[in-house]
Amino acid sequence: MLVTTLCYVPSVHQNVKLYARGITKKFGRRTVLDNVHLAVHAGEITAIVGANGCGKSTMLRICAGLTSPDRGTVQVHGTLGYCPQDGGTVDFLLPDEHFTLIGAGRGLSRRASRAAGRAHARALDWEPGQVQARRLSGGTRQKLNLVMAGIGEPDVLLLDEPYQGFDRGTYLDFWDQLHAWRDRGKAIVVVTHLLAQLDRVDTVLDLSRTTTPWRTGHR
Ligand SMILES: Nc1ncnc2c1ncn2[C@@H]1O[C@H](COP(=O)(O)OP(=O)(O)OP(=O)(O)O)[C@@H](O)[C@H]1O
Repeated sequence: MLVTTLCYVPSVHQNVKLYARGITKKFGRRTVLDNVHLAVHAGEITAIVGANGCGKSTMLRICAGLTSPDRGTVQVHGTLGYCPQDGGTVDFLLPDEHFTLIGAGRGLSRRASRAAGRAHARALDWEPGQVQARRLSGGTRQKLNLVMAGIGEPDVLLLDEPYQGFDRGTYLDFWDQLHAWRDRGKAIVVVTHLLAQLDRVDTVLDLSRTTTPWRTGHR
């Protein structure tokens, strides 16, 4: 999990919180992303979909500032929370200590960080206890990752298949949480393989087929 503020820019269009333009990325001789565009507004959920290896995680990492594109620019208007596909937790820290660590980066007190983390955890039907991250189940570790991404109410949330290992109930809680964030004006990008869920999002970027998002007509 990473929480960072990339750059503050004048918004390119009204309410655009994340604007990635002309993103091109090669690994060796292979072009993984070729002139990809993505604009996500406040109060909008975009799904990035596509076949294994088509560049979904790479696109998200570029948007998070963790990988440099060969060409193109990313503008983030506000603060950003990132939930990686895996990793992101610290083995010997308790959930509360993770919340405090992330909260400190957001300027929150220890108490406020813990309260925010616990409130997000409850929304996923999870009561964090005094258990080190290495002892949590895979699904619970992923809950911890997701909770950390939301601490401090970032304006932009980048979520890379964040529901892996969730049971059905938590999976439904996860979508409720996403919609609650959307209703609070957050711009959300979620990488997903579950095409059946696309009616829950506003725009879709299918990296197997196109370099620009299309609108689902959901709203
Ligand atoms: N750091 C790297 N060095 C070399 N190749 C990389 C690197 N990161 C990713 N790749 C390659 O780039 C391609 C896209 O990887 P990426 O993880 O973005 O795909 P993805 O669409 O998220 O895949 P999946 O659906 O399996 O999660 C893959 O072929 C991968 O092997």
